[in-house]
Amino acid sequence: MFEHTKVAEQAILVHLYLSQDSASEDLNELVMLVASAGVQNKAVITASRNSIDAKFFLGSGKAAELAQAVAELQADLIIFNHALSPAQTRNLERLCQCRVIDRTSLILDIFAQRARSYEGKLQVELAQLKHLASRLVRGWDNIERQKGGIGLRGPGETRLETDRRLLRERITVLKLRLSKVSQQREQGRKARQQAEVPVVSLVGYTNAGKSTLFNRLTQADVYAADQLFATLDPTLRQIQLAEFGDLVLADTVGFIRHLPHDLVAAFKSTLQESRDADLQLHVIDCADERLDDNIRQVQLVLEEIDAAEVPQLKVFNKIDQNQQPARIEYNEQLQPVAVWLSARTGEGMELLRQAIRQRLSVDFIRLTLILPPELSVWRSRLHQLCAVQQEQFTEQGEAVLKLALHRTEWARLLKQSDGLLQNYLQAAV
Ligand SMILES: Nc1nc2c(ncn2[C@@H]2O[C@H](COP(=O)(O)OP(=O)(O)OP(=O)(O)O)[C@@H](O)[C@H]2O)c(=O)[nH]1
Ligand SMILES: [Mg+2]
Repeated sequence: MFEHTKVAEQAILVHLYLSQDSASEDLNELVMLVASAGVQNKAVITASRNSIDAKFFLGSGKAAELAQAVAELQADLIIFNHALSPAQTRNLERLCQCRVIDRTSLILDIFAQRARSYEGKLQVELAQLKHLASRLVRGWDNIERQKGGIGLRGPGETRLETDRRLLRERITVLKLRLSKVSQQREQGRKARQQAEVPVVSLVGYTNAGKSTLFNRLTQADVYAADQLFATLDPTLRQIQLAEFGDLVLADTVGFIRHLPHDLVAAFKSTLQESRDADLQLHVIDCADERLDDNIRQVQLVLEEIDAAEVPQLKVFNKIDQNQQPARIEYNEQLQPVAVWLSARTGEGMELLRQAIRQRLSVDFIRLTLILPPELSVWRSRLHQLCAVQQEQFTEQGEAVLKLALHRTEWARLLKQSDGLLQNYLQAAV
């Protein structure tokens, strides 16, 4: 659907050190993003400022310097490592006679290049259109736009941006299609739950090594690369874990700090696998100097998609890079909470399998509930959750339900019923 431009675009990167900006963007990360988008980095211009200039974001002196650099280096594109207002974008484009995009457009473009599945493409297009809708006032003319290129792939080619009404209609269509696809996804998910196969999902910062680990565990051949957002579409595989049995492993899109909000929303259904997983493997690049912040950023996104409650096992990956020993860390209840390993060399993989086994066996519980007819609401609720393995009725009309469900799910039900369900548990034999 998206043509890659033949000749790499030549870009000038702009990064500002803002003194009172606590969440300053990382310049290295921008450089990685640019490379991942297939754009050539011609020069990096940085500046320190106390405040943002209303007209150009940069001061006017720096802006002139930027315009000069564009002319000298014959750049086709300026990429700001910040969010620009539509007016700032327009002013910079006029001054530099060159297209200007921000970090969000760049990320969206990488997503557009990577999306393979129908659902992924719909999600990216939706996010792009929403981003576009917020900046319809921009002044760069459509001739440039038709040529395509970074920040312009996808909806840019259809010139939808010229008409707000069309844009809205398209957004409605996309949302409708997406909801259909997510219904299908939901059915697949239900079927998996019914089959009682626990789902283990891989989450983590982009480039942490999720796909490499996925491949190790499944002996599959999922695209892993030293690129940001190498994976976009979720991939599911069923694997066998010795002494445990089947489980489904899900590889997912990586997270990044300041992930555009619309994008998070657009990917909510894809990330559903993470939310409904029985266990999350939070993969962390332990050789990354920003490891603590990366962990925090992932946690923030997990909260945003309501997946922060899922039991989590931290996987500190890439120990080959800083010569750490492979090991497991346990909490006070002797549950494994973290594993140090290298997905590349395979060191520590057996420890991970052991930890997953332990966590899943502890977190997955089986109960028998004997419910009187007047509590049939809870019976249907349990059916809805696909937690019922077997059902029989006594002569008194009580339903004897054999349940298999996740510990947190059970805890949630108990809370919702104000502890009522506890009274109907069959005493353990
Ligand atoms: N040294 C080392 N490199 C690793 C290890 N695991 C993964 N890598 C490298 O890290 C890079 C990113 O790996 P991926 O598996 O694509 O990472 P990801 O988390 O799936 O990334 P995205 O899909 O982009 O979010 C690749 O170059 C891998 O070869 C490891 O244990 N040690
Ligand atoms: Mg990946």
